[in-house]
Amino acid sequence: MAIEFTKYHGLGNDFILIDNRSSSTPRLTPEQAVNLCDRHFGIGANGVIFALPGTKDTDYTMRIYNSDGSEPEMCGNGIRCLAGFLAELEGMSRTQDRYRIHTLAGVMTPQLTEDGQIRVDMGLPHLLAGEIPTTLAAADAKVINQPLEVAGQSWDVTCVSMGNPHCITFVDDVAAISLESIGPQFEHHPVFPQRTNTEFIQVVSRDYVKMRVWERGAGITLACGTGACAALVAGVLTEKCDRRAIVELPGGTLEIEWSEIDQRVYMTGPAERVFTGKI
Ligand SMILES: N[C@@H](CCC[C@H](N)C(=O)O)C(=O)O
Repeated sequence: MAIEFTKYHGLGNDFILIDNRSSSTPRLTPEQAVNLCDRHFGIGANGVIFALPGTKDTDYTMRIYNSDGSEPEMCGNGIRCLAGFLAELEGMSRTQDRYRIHTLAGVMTPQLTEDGQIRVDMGLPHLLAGEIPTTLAAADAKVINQPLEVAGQSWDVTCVSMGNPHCITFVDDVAAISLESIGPQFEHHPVFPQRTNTEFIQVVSRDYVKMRVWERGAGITLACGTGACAALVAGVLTEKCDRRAIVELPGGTLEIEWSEIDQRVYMTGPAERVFTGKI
């Protein structure tokens, strides 16, 4: 059976989008997703995203498989790509359209803006160790600047969940971090029972930071939307950042705000269609 797909990227974080509106079950298995994400033998992507029918008063449901076949709760760059894909499927002009998307991390609301960007209400960050989850502190305590031993070195880490787990470390120079070797050791550290995404942050000023990321289930990526949101929250918790900042990633920049008014996190950035095809 032929399945049509569209390739999108958000700052180089790239996804295969599948129109799954006729069924509540993803049209591909995790194993098939792994094969399609392979950059040599498949299409090549950081993940596969399915646009499924909405549930519980939402317009659509988003499901996603990482390139290793695992299923994360949420994906920030992915939900912007999904919003662009849905606007395309519905034949709408890409301005002011807002979608309520059901995800495993709750309801998220991307909105297409007049300048072609997509602003997403990413919901509330979760800060308690039990919610992240991590055993680095008691379940009802926050993990802010806690020492964690990785690769024979002690790192001061701050943990934030944006529906999916993030472990953030502030460093003097992100370029000096050996992500390939250290990333997997954070991801699989026993203090993270559901593994973790890992972000290294260099604070340039209170409203501008540089970030590199090792993603759970995908490895090094050019950008991570939930990671950028978690990094800004960690920057505020550690008093290094203002509530609104630009996060510079290898693939480009995102604008992130942790609202003082409703305590929700808002992410603004692009989503670009690359090509379409048939599997
Ligand atoms: N790249 C994404 C995050 C995708 C999920 C992540 N790898 C996980 O397993 O939690 C983003 O832009 O947020």
